[in-house]
Order: sequence, then structure tokens, then C-alpha cells
Amino acid sequence: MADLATAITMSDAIRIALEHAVALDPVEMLVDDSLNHVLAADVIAPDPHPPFRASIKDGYALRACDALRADARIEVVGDSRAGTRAVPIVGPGQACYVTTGGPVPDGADAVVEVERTAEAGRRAIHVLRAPKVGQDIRPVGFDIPAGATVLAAGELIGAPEIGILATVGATSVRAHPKPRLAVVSTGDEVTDARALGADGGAPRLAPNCIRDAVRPMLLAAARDERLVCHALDLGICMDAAPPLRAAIEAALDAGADALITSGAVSAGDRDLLGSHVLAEYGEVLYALVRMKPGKPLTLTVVHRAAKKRPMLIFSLPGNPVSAYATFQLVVAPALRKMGGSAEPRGRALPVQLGASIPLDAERPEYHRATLDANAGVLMAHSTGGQISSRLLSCRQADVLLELPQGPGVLAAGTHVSAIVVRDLRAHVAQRAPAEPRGRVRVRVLLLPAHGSDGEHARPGPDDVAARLLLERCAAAATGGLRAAGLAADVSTGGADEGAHAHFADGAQVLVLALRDPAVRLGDSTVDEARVALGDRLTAVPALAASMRRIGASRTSAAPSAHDAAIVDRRSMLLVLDAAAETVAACVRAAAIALAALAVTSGAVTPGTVMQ
Ligand SMILES: Nc1nc2c(c(=O)[nH]1)N[C@H]1C(S)=C(S)[C@@H](COP(=O)(O)OP(=O)(O)OC[C@H]3O[C@@H](n4cnc5c(N)ncnc54)[C@H](O)[C@@H]3O)O[C@H]1N2
Ligand code: MOO
Repeated sequence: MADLATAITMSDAIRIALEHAVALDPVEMLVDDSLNHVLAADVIAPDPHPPFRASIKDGYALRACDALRADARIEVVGDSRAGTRAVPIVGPGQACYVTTGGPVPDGADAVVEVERTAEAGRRAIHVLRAPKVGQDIRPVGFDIPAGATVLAAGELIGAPEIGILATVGATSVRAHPKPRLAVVSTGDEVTDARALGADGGAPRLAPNCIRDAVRPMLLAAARDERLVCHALDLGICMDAAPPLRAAIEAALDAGADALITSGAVSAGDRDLLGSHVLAEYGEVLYALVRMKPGKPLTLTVVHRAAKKRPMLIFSLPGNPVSAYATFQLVVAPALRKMGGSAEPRGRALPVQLGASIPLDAERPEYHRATLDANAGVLMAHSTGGQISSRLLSCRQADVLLELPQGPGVLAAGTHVSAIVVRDLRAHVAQRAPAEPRGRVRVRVLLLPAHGSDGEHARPGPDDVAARLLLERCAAAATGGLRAAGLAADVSTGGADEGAHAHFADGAQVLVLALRDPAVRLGDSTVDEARVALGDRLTAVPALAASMRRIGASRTSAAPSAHDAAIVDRRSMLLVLDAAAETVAACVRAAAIALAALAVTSGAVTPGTVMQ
């Protein structure tokens, strides 16, 4: 094994693996089979949803101008239930009973919920509070306008996306197939625990042998919902060149896109993969990485006959922790890229150390830790002894802390980046604070469909769709911030003043919502905002990097956001497609990024962010 001085950095190791991982050619597949695949083409809504004006409440559809006085008697002329074919027309002084989701009759311009009405004799009502035009009506296409891009190429298909595809009537999609992954363990001492128990007797290990932990672990990791490879179990092979060659050939014969071997890559006299067997099959791209645990990680590309995809061989160290860490940090991103993911890298979060941690003097270290979100700040707690043979250090680990190489210790309270390796949903449910602590002032402004040349229009009182859109953005902002553990002071309006005026007025997050989803704001619009905001926009690249680090980039959390710009350390501008269903995610991402920035910049003390 070469000296550590010749080792490549971890970021180079990931970059080279991603450069050699090629997305599998997309195929048409049934939506029913598409769960956890990555879309290869945008999905466009062929028709609007709802396809008719739909009631938001159980109540009465009527003309708002007929119900301005509580003593007005309004005649009920029929009913319109969800699924009704024949709907009466509502004339002056008339109302029609409607159920939630039922079509709003022609002639009516508002729905009054049943609780706000009183009977006025047989088949007549009084309306207790004057309604507004458009109240409790979803106009045609309110949720999804015809022609809207409901899902974009590069997005992962989960359960909600299956629902969206069903809503727009898609029964098949163009998506990337999953890569084929072969897994083999090596080592004379490595024993299959299942084989030991097969004769019905107590499992007994032969002297000086250990049970295979790596292969079952990696086969399970390959089934993870965000990865879902077609996994091929190649078993265990002995520390000798012929069985190692046979394993590589079996993977090639099976058409594997990737082969994971574990063990036999360090400096021992039987570490045959590290020395020569790999070089017989392909080009060894690297064999030593400056990181802990996993230094001997080796990547080989095996070129096959013309038109055939190359196979990547990831030779992971045999130590189970080293195998797990290198799988998460290097192999999984490469597999995600093969599966078509536009953002295959592991997601990183800014976290705070719950206790001091010693640093490794020679190598940057990926320290296993659990997370706790109690105080609205993500606190990391070490899983204990980090020797790379101790798989218990990965037990319940949520993250790999990215610790720098160095002398001494990192003090408790230090902020570090953490790569997420586990589903965090359960923790959010268990540990989120009951009451939001921080408070963020958000202003949501609606931009006109056209004329983003400085001319801004306030939605008029008759512009029902615009008003509803604004209300929806504001509700999304409130909900999104609450989900992020923050309280929101949300106000809305037309964009009739420059963005700087709203920041001067105390807004911390300014959301510019595009009214017409078909109109895409160019970079120039964001640039205009930058000019308007002058020299306060100094940290734009820092924000972009920070957003990426927390996974709040344009394509993951905010597919429709055209740009986001840090204004200073405590405020943020977002430009959104108001018709997209991503508003909440965008605003939430903004709030998290703000909190992270405020803490990391030292502008505020942790725990008092945005108070
Ligand atoms: N002289 C040197 N020795 C070592 C170096 C070095 O630079 N110079 N590097 C060390 C580092 S760092 C690591 S990591 C390991 C990697 O070793 P190998 O990848 O060659 O793996 P093995 O030697 O085959 O096994 C290491 C260890 O892990 C156990 N093991 C192997 N496979 C499995 C499995 N499938 N399930 C559970 N446990 C497994 C094996 O019994 C060994 O204890 O090398 C250091 N040495
Ligand atoms: O890099 Mo090895 O994985 O320290 O033990």
C-alpha cells in the first residue's frame, strides 16, 4: 500500500466516482412500477385540475352581492353534490346547496359555508356574514393549470408523485431503470451466518473465523427506498486470485453496472485486490483516500465491448464500519447517478456538536453520530468508540460528521457539516418541539404575469384568482415555517414597491410569487432585484453553497425557484412559481438556511435564532 502522502482527497474520490457513473438509458415504464425511480422527462398536465369550478366547503353557492345583508332571504333552488351531472343555474336572489368538491353552478360567484347560514323557512336561507366574491371556490385549474409541469426530469418518484401522476392521468412515465449491483465479500475467515445455522444445530464458528457482516449490510442498504438497486448476492470468496477473478467475471456476466467487493485491499500479503487482480480487468482510478474510516477504498473501471456500459468495481475495506462509510459516501452517490438522479451526492446538514470530539491527526474523519432536534437546532451526539471494526458505532447513526484532520479536539457547540445516512422522519416526529420557538417575518408578494420590467401590479379586488393565489402562498409560508420549528409573521401584497423597501420594513424572507406559471422569470429579474438591493447582496455565492449543503437547491427542494439570494446574514429573497406545489418546501428551506446562516455566521447565539 502506498504512503498516505499519495492519497487523493475525499472530494476527488467522490468526483471521480461520479464522473465514471453514467445514468442508465431511460425507458417507458408503468406508473405502477415507477416508485423510487427517477423521471427522465417532464410530466405536463394535459388538462386543468379541478376541471370545473369546485366548492371548498359544504354550503351554499350564490351571488355575493345578494347576501350583503343578514336579513336578505335567499331561495335555495337545488343542490350540487360532488359528482353531480346536472347542476342548476343560480339566478339573482337564489342559492344552490353544494358539497365540498361539488361543481359551483353558473351564476354563483361565492360559496358560504353552512355554519354561516340560518334557515329562513322552507328552502330558503339567511347568510350571517357578507361573503366576498370568489370565497371558497377553487377556479378551474386552481391546483394544476393545464400545461403545467407537475413533475420534472431528475425528480425521484415517491408516493405523492404517484398520486400526482394519477391526478393528471399518466399511466406510464419515462424514467431511468435501477442499476444492477453485485456484492461479494472476501476473506478466508469470513463465514455466512445463515450457512452456520442451516443444519439445525447451534451456529458455531470455526476457530479464528468471523461472521460476514458487510455483505448482508450492503445488500440491505441497496434496498433502501432512495436507492433500490437490483442487487445480486455473489456470496463470499476466499483470499486467492482465482475466486476473486471468478467473482468479477460473474458480475460481468450478470450485466452488473457496479460490483462491490469488501476486504483484501490493504497491505497484507493476501490483499490481492489491492495489488494486481483489479488491474487485470480494468483501470484502477484510485486506491488510497485520505479519510477515516476507509483509507484503502479502491475504484476500478472495467470497460466492456463497444456499446456496452462499463462496470465500476468499488473495492471497500473489510472493516465493516469502513465498508459502510465508503458505501454511503462514494458508492451510493454513484449508484444514484446511474439511476438518473440529478443530485446524487449525500445530503449535508449543518449541526452542532453535543460534546467535544477528538480529531484524527492524519486524516479527515467521518464520525458517526445521532441527531436530536429538540432546541430547534440539530445537535449531534457521538455513537461512542469509532474504531473501524466496531459496527456498533453505526447503530442508529443518523449522520457522518465531517471532521477536519487536525490536532486537539473540536469543542462542544462547534458547528460542523454532517452527511445524512438515515431516514430522519421518525426523529422529526419524536423530537420536534411542541411550540415553535423562533419567529420569522415573511412577506409574500405576487408578481404580475408580464411586465417584470419594473412595473408591478397589485391584484385588484375583482381579481379573485390572484387573491386566492396570494392567500395560498401565505398559508404555505406559515405551514412551511411551522414545520421548520419556526413561527411566521406572514403578510401579503402586490409587488408595487422595490424589494429593498420590504427588507427595510423588517421582512426577513421575501417571496416573490410568479402569478403566471407559464412565465419564467429570467436571471435578469433576479439581477434587477440585486441591483435594487445594492451592496447588501454581498454573500450570494455563500448562500448558494449553503443552500446546496443543506440540500435546499433549486432542483430538490425548490424546483421552480429561479434563484435565491442572500441579502445579508439574516434575510433572503426567493423567487417562486406561485402555481407550483413547492412553495412550502421553498419557504421552509429558506427558513432553515436562514437559521443555519445566522448561527454559522455568529450573528446570533445558537438557540436564539430569529427570536
Ligand atoms: N500495514 C497496513 N495495514 C493496514 C493498513 C495499512 O495502511 N497498512 N490499513 C488499515 C486500514 S485503514 C483498513 S480499513 C484495513 C482494511 O483492510 P482490508 O480491506 O484489506 O480488509 P481485510 O484485511 O480483509 O479485513 C479487515 C478486517 O475486517 C474484517 N472483515 C473483513 N471482511 C469482513 C466482512 N465481510 N464482515 C465482517 N468483517 C469483515 C476482517 O476480519 C478484518 O478484521 O486494513 C488496515 N491494515
Ligand atoms: O481507514 Mo481504516 O478504515 O481506518 O480502518
